[in-house]
Amino acid sequence: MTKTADQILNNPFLNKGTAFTNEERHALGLTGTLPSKVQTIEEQTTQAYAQFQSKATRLEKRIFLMNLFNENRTLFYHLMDQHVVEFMPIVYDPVVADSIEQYNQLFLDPQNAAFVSIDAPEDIEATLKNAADGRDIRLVVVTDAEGILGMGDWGVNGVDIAIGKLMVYTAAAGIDPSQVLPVSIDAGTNNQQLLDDPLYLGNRHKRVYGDKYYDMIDKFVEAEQKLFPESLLHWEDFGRSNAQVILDKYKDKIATFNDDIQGTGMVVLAGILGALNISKESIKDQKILSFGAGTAGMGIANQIMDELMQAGLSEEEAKQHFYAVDKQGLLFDDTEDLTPAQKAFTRKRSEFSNADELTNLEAVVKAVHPTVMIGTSTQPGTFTESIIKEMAAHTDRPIIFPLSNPTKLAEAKAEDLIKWTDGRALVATGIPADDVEYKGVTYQIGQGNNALMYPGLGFGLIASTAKVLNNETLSAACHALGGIVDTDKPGAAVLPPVSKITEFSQTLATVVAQSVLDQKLNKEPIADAKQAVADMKWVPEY
Ligand SMILES: NC(=O)c1ccc[n+]([C@@H]2O[C@H](COP(=O)([O-])OP(=O)(O)OC[C@H]3O[C@@H](n4cnc5c(N)ncnc54)[C@H](O)[C@@H]3O)[C@@H](O)[C@H]2O)c1
Ligand SMILES: O=C(O)C[C@H](O)C(=O)O
Ligand SMILES: [Mn+2]
Repeated sequence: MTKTADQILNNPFLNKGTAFTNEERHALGLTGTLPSKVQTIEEQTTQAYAQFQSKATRLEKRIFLMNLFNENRTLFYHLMDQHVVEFMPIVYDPVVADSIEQYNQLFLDPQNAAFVSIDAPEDIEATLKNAADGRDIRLVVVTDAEGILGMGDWGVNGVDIAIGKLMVYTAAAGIDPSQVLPVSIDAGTNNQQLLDDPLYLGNRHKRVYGDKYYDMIDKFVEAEQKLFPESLLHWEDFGRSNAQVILDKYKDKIATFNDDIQGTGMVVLAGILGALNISKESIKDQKILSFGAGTAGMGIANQIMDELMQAGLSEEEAKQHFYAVDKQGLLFDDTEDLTPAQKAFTRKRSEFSNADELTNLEAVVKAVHPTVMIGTSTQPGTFTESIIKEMAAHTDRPIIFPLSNPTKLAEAKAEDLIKWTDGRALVATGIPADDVEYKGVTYQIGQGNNALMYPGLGFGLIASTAKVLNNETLSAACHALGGIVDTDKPGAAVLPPVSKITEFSQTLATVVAQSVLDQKLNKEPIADAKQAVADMKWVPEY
């Protein structure tokens, strides 16, 4: 069916704005609908960047970019390609957090997302179909927004994280933006501020749990697989009680992963491997303390556990390397209210003379002397000077990753960690951190954010038409970034810089695709992993 001028100019997947050539204007019925000058994409990009720079605040910059995204995807990604380090924190974490908190007030456009409602399960298939609008969807990012970053329940507002994650996929790995679908699952919200807000745009009732919720998830997965059989399904920011349950239910049946569990596990293991490259230590000699033993904390522990077992340790031996600390303090086998994931990482009270006192981080650090400390607790400032100094007194190169997002929730600032340890700490943070100058050395801080991993992981799975994602592929991906970091330079980061994200996402995607092919887990015949990844890469040009 031929589209009208209006339908073309208002479709972000088709629109080129002033860059439509005269031939295209004639052929498409656009004659006279645009000013006469035909611009190049470079001219448009320069003009758009100048406008971006004129915006005073980061939120205004974001709104400008989102408008451009809604108007013209190719131009948006052409621009982002040139400014990826500058744009990442604006379209993604941390500024995405502000847009989620203010979603109702700022609402402009549904941004081609699908809005699934628990109150209308019979509409799920139509919802996905309408939002996809005939596009060949290969990647779905879905959130129910119960655990948005560390900010808790944000109901339908959370759709912005699905959109933000997909923007990073295209910018980093090159997935065609017309082949992606962000999905909001609106299961209600327990956020009273939203329920009381007359502007709230989601279902105005408490969050639904249990059978009704899982039935709806089942219907969603069924419709998603039926409509988009070649797609990868990425789960984001589900609550602690559902995330692992959902992953376990589908992970052996379809191409799927949970970013907070697996993507985070990957980036942390890659960061630890990078840190150990610098300190020339072995992973087998590390004592790992997870502070915040939730979705991310336990995903990280499982990924490191897998690594230790590959290094030759038995499951029992590997477990001895972990100390999980949550609200209750150090988790013991008799601690109440353990989650299923936590149960695998508990300790015995008999191991400690003062077990009953190990109810806070400081006491645990004193008793355990960890060499690696990972924060996924959502509790800001909890890696205090005295805790860090205590840790650093017992290890030469403490590995410290305060990963809670957004900025206001981080367990510590990179700069403080470097100072408190006199430059010895090997640090990665959840959001981008500036270099730290300390005693004549420039310390680069790795961004321990799953955004370094999930675009390459997902792209490799899609390009190789993977049936499922298993531990072998995850492990191969964790090792793929080794060698990219210059570990001999004083102050070197433990992870590669975001400025190289497009480069290493390709490397990662190729390693992932190769692993899929090696295990014969591909749905379609594929001769060469590298070629399949290169062929799939979309380039933002008209
Ligand atoms: N950098 C990254 O790539 C990345 C990835 C995933 C999650 N995160 C961050 O990690 C944090 C947790 O995310 P999640 O998905 O695991 O959430 P979650 O709710 O599943 O886990 C948080 C855990 O912290 C625990 N906790 C709360 N208060 C605590 C306290 N005072 N002391 C100790 N533990 C406490 C909770 O009981 C829970 O088990 C968030 O801030 C999120 O942004 C970062
Ligand atoms: O979204 C991010 O920045 C990382 C992670 O998925 C999180 O939930 O914090
Ligand atoms: Mn997340």
